[in-house]
Amino acid sequence: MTHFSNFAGDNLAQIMFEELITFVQRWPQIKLVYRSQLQLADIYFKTFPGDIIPLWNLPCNSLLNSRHADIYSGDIACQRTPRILLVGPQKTGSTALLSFLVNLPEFSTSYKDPDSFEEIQFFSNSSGCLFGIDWYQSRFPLPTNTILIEKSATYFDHKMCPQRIHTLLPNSHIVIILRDPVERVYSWFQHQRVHRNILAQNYSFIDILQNNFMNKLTR
Ligand SMILES: Nc1ncnc2c1ncn2[C@@H]1O[C@H](COP(=O)(O)OS(=O)(=O)O)[C@@H](OP(=O)(O)O)[C@H]1O
Repeated sequence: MTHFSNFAGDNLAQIMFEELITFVQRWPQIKLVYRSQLQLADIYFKTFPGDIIPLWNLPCNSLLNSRHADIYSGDIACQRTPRILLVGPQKTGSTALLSFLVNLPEFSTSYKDPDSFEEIQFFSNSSGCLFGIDWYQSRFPLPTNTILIEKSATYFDHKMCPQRIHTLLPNSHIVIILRDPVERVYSWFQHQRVHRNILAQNYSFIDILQNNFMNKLTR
């Protein structure tokens, strides 16, 4: 409760604490102990390990209360987020589609990420999520009249992506490209060879298929 931002001065935290103190006063056998913030965090995340990776949201996403947007930091524009997500899957021509689109004046995309080649992969990378929303937004140019696109082909099959994307970018458009699965899987095999995957280097494509190694080529 205490780490929730008290959006729009709604007194919720204050009421909560008053009720809590009243409750404790009525039960004197309850032993009160002091724990520092770090100790509390430790207890909390041991109890709720699923909360370690934050689920990012933007106050401006709230349609219920426009005051949330009004009190949000002016340093970060809510519009500095993509409206279109090219989520892959990998080896379907997503790089080509992105380059076609950003050649048009209506679109722009994220800055190149030196750590992950050309993709941000924010939603499919738990440590990426820990960088935070400020980091994610800083990967995009400041809002202009262009429509922002992010392409991360790893979003397609990551189990947390739908929830993470829906929470942060509920109004975004998701683009999925389909390709003949056999051609795609061969392209993926070649991709893994280039990236020096040991199986892909030591076995032929046919061997990989016959020995059911394909799932070992995926990350
Ligand atoms: N216009 C168009 N139409 C159809 N296919 C195309 C097109 N442009 C690129 N490609 C082929 O797409 C493959 C690369 O896909 P991705 O860019 O999505 O790869 S990645 O996941 O981002 O690494 C890669 O496939 P392979 O050549 O079979 O490996 C590209 O040749």
